[in-house]
Amino acid sequence: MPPPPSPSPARSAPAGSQLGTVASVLRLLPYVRPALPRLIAGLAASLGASLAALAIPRVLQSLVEGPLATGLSADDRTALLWPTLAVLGLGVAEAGLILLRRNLVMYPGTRVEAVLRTVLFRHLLQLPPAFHDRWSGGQLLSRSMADLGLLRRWLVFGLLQLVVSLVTIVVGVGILLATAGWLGVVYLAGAVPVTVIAYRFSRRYRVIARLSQDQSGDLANTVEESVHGIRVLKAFGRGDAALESFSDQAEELRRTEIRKAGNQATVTTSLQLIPELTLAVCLILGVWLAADGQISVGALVAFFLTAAVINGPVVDLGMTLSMTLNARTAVDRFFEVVETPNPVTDPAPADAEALGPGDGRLVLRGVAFRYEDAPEPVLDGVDLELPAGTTTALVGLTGSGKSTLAMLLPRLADVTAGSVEIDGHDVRALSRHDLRRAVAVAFEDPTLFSASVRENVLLGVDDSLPDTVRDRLLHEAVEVAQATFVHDLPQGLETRIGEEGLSLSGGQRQRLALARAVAARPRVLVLDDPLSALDVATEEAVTARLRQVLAGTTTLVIAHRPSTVALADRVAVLSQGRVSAVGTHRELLDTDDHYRSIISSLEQDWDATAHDTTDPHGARHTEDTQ
Ligand SMILES: Nc1ncnc2c1ncn2[C@@H]1O[C@H](COP(=O)(O)OP(=O)(O)OP(=O)(O)O)[C@@H](O)[C@H]1O
Repeated sequence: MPPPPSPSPARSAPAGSQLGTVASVLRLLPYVRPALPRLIAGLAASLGASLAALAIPRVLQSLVEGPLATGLSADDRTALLWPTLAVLGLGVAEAGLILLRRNLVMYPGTRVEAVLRTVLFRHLLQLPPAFHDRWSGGQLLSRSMADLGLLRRWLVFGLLQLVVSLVTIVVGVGILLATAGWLGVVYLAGAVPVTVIAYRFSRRYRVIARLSQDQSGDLANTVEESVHGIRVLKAFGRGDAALESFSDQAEELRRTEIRKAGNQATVTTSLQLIPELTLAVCLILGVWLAADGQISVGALVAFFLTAAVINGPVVDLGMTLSMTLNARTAVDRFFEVVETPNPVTDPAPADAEALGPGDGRLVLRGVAFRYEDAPEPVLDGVDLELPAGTTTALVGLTGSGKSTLAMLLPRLADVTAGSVEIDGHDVRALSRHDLRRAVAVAFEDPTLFSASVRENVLLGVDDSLPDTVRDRLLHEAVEVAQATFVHDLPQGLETRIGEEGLSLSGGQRQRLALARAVAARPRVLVLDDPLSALDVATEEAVTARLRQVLAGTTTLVIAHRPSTVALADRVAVLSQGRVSAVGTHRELLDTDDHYRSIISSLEQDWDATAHDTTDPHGARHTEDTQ
């Protein structure tokens, strides 16, 4: 029974960074720098608001020690006016500064989030397919959406709140010490358990925060995989199993969230309780000191009012700390992707060779390739020359490394030994831009984008070409790929073809992907079995037109059908990581046992499927197209 989609540990995130929270978060500085002036202004506004709150008790102290202590005559109430106005003014200032802070930080917060998202996406686009084979889509999605949203909220609120809380506590405790001496020291003693609790909480919460964010990513992945594979799930009646698996994962995440909330509640309660207990001790001591005349009543009132102001930030520490730890996890998860080195890079500008005019001669010399983590190389000493303008079919048993070899030509991965040369240039000495203009690939699994037919087909065509030229390339490519069905779509070439082109049949998608490769007018065309969903007649028609239109284009066709092989000028046999024979189809049939056995197994495979019906556009019906 096929297992339902589930999180794959092999593709989930590596362990979090070993950096401390501050060092980890500081890595954001280059991205946050442009927003710093406004963030700092927002911080200043927050601090101003907090200081205004701390100043109110001092005004009340002067009131208690002044007019209230000396007594007020019935008609001499003006002494109350100034303190009242001062308290009112400070209150208004506090509210105004909080509003100002909101306005100041809103813009830079969203800006930083957008920049980080773009940086992440740009890096994802640059990383080679091998990276995307290892990482699940859900993990990348949750890192670029949920994590970065979390970071924005922390930047505009959590970070400022944390700094303001710490400053308020430090300044407030300073005022307490200055106002009430020993009483302040007693209050300060409460900082010891607060620090211990905050430290222990940080260590525990960091682990849970990481777990929760990783589990969210896995859950997103399950949704993505299930939606993507909805046809298979339905066809195999695995909907209920998928739901069960999803529910289990959702339940696991729920339990983690409860642990998170539980930890947060414990720390918040402790942080609430400790200052209250400390204040109770201070009250007993304060009353005794006041009765003994060692402290004025005004100072005692100011002490408790100030302590009340400090208590808020102390209690908030639980919330701001957890926000900070969530943000730190988000930063770690962001950098795990962004700091993944890209092994396929451009040469230094000074060393880059220009791909001048050429006819597309392709040479592979001693090419070896081993997948990361694979014990053995897939290719090990491939020597092959594709003369300019010829069509070579590459055949080999399944898993012999044909697609892997095709991937090396446009540098979707780099050889681990040997070299691939186009017109005398090692592909690694060319800029990837030049190389990918010269080499176009049509894959067996055709990926289309949710865009119009026109946009999909012209994907590899230079945007700067005049519209008339682009139009000509488009129409020609559609005709060569026998994709004229597009003219019957509701809006013809302007029809949006939906997510991944799933509204089209497999054969239709393949022909559009082929049209895309043809329209790019490459020097070297790699066809990784892109006609597998076509019937033989359509395949022949496509290949015949390809020969006319792409005369002079060097073509490598990965062939899984005898009919494809027969259309090529030459055939190369891939076996045990090497090219074991090269010749015409006829020559190899006569001389090469291995080739004969491959062709015979291809014929058997083909016979087994040849009785499938075809749709009017030549798409072979498969389970997915029904
Ligand atoms: N991303 C990957 N990581 C590790 N191993 C891989 C990866 N992709 C392919 N392989 C392995 O490399 C070998 C060659 O695969 P490849 O897809 O190149 O074969 P192929 O000849 O094109 O097969 P087929 O004819 O079935 O399409 C296989 O053993 C495969 O399991």
